[in-house]
Amino acid sequence: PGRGGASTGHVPDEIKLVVEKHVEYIQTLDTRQDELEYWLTEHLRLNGVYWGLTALHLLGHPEALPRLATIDFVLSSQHESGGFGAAPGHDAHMLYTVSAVQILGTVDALEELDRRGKAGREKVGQYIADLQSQETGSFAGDEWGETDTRFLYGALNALSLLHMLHLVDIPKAVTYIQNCANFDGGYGVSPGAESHAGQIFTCVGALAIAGRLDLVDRDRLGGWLSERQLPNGGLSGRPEKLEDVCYSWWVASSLAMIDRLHWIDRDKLSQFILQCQDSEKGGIADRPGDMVDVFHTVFGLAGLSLIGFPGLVAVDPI
Ligand SMILES: COc1ccc(S(=O)(=O)N2Cc3cc(C#N)ccc3N(Cc3cncn3C)C[C@H]2Cc2ccccc2)cc1
Ligand SMILES: [Zn+2]
Repeated sequence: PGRGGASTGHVPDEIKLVVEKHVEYIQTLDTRQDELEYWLTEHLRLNGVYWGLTALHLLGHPEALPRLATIDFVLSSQHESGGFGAAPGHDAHMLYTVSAVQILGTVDALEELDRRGKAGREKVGQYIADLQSQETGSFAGDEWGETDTRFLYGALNALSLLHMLHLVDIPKAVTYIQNCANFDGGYGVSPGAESHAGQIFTCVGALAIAGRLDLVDRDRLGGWLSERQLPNGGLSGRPEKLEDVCYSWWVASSLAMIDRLHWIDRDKLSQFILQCQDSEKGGIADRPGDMVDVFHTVFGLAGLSLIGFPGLVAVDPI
């Protein structure tokens, strides 16, 4: 597709990715203990560390976070059960256990669990496996039993990083995902729920890890996902919803997993994401002009990396 203004030949001046500013933004996140926001987000601290660390790796600056302090923080959030809480003293939950495994895997420190964790790798795998429901095949977030395909995907992601997928019933999990499939080719949070890009990512990612992408109707799902792109180049999560940078990842990675990424306009998507970055202080927001945060920064960068934006480290769509 043309780069706009074809008639006058005027190419809008390209917005640059301010790599160094994004690195600084991530590095200062942990130092803002004087701000109320820092404490209000303690309940997702371990997720935040994963998002920040991944953003730095995508930017080609893995050394920008102190490796040993990061490992120590992760280990300090572990319980004897093998599970991890969002921060020291918080209850263990699937979401933070997955982030802990992803962080330790990213910095090649999974064996630290066996050396000085409150529980070794085997016990972490068992904590995750014990959250699978025997009758439905889906996964709960913790002992209180709430299920969500986010937990199913996270379980398969973390267990594959631990090489422990044999601990769970994969066929039963696949059957659960199939029960969440809708006639539009998408997937919802539970059987009968409407298709949503975030849930589609979790279901397609889980099927990919299970080696069962043959169950996906690629053209029908690819059609639904490509319709998420709006005139401004951004992607939305559902029909009639507004564009949001984090959907750059949920939609684009799902398209990449089913080999339909070329069904969206990647130039327009990258321009949209660049319009959402704060070029003074660094960071990326959900929409142009909004407050930046670490979540939209990592998923904006991951989306750019996926569509081949120059200068970013490659990312695995799964
Ligand atoms: C600022 O209010 C919030 C609201 C919710 C949450 S959350 O439940 O922890 N979570 C993660 C999240 C983190 C940040 C950051 N930093 C910002 C938002 C955001 N959302 C909310 C959001 C993003 N796009 C639009 N919306 C409304 C997703 C949500 C759920 C989610 C978690 C993990 C993976 C995927 C999705 C955190 C902050
Ligand atoms: Zn968002």
